[in-house]
Amino acid sequence: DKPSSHDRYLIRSKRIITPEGVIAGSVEVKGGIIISVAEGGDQFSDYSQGYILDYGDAVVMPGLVDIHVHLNDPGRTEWEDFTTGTKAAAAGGITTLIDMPLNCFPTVVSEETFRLKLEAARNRLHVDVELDPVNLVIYRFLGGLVPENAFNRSALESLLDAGVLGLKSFMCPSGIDDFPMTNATHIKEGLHVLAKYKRPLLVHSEIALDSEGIQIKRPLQILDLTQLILRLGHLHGKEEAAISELYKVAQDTRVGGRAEGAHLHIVHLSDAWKSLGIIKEAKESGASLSVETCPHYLAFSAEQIKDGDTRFKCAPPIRDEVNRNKLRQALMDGHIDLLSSDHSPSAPELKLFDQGDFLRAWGGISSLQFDLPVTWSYGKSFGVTLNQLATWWSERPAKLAGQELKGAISGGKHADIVVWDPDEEFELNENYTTYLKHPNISAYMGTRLSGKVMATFVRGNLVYSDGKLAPAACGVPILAKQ
Ligand SMILES: NC(=O)N[C@H]1NC(=O)NC1=O
Ligand SMILES: [Zn+2]
Ligand SMILES: [Zn+2]
Repeated sequence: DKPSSHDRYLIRSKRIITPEGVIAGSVEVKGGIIISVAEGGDQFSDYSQGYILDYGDAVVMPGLVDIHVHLNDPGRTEWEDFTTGTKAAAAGGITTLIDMPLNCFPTVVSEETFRLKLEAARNRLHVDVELDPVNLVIYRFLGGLVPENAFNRSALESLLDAGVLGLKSFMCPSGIDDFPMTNATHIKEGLHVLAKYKRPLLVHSEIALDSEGIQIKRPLQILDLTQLILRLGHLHGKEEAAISELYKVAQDTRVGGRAEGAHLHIVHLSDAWKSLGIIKEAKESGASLSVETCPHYLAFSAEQIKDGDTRFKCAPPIRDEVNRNKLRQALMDGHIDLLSSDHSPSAPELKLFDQGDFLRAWGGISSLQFDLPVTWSYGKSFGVTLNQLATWWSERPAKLAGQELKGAISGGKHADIVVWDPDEEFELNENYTTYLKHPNISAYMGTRLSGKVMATFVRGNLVYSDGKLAPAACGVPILAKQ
């Protein structure tokens, strides 16, 4: 009796976020698809084709498409796994998540290792795809571009043929032994293969610089470790150097270029100084390029981080307040295309809370379930609108991932919808129901947020409502179309 993909129903609200703007009206869903979006309500006054769900003045928005999530399954399920990650996503209004090829073991760098990933997903989700499961969240996957496969076209092709929707690579050590870093030449080759598939390459754009390397070692005696990391946070060179290199390889993606059809996406930009200018220039040069940032770079500044609070350790680092404000402005000015979480949890022990050791602690921010309230809570202070949320969190990531049926509330799209109350405030404390495996490692714990998710629909199925998940917590692994 819960709305499901078999049903026909109306979702009504005074605030429906559509590509054309905010409307008061109704969204009609049938067979998991949005069949119409209508302003006003008169035409439905005697709706007899189905039932009506009236959400009053709650916001009805496309579900979030989080294109940058590390679920660590298989192999490091004690960090996070498909079940906990999926539940957290559903409770957070995220209807599609794209799982990164690393932090799981083995990493997804070949067709064989991708098969292991899919098998883990199927096992842990207990989904029989033939049986029309209740879809909690739709998974998609990226494969890894590493030195070992970069010059092996047939290996990359078999990975892409197996259905990964794009590739991911690192320009610096990834922190994971079986996911080595790539240089510009590897990236060039990867883009060349991706061109045929018209799929993107997502790049962690930082290069280890000697001068900064020296600074990591030298001031240890003088400075407290946290202070040191915060200092490093002021240095923008690592991102800038990587993005300068990407500027050059991105030229291949221009019309008529060697990798025309491929797309380069810079993940988690933190530097709001020169890197932004280089990205802008690359776009103007005709390169097929986009960039994301993450809520933690918009929310936090290095000055606010308490000594030894390694929940905030991430790469690139959280920088100073001036940088944070410039980054916010760049997002508002349209120089950053979209948002993602880079949800990268670990086992709590690896955060080394007792030592507060910023140099050795695992780098990664845990945030998945809080994507929406966090972006809204901090974003509204600098003028973010509901339509911008839908653009950055749904429309553009869906497009980047090649998901043309997702990312908007409009006729013909999948009924992937989040209903939420932007005005409801809550304390994110131990009494708050979190589905993440280790909520205590999240940098957002202990904050007061606004924006409460009331209901999440995935392809017409109500998977989360009123603080409760649908009983069958599962998802569907979906592969890139051939
Ligand atoms: N391996 C991994 O997840 N690294 C992530 N963590 C982080 O803070 N930045 C990253 O790229
Ligand atoms: Zn990264
Ligand atoms: Zn990441």
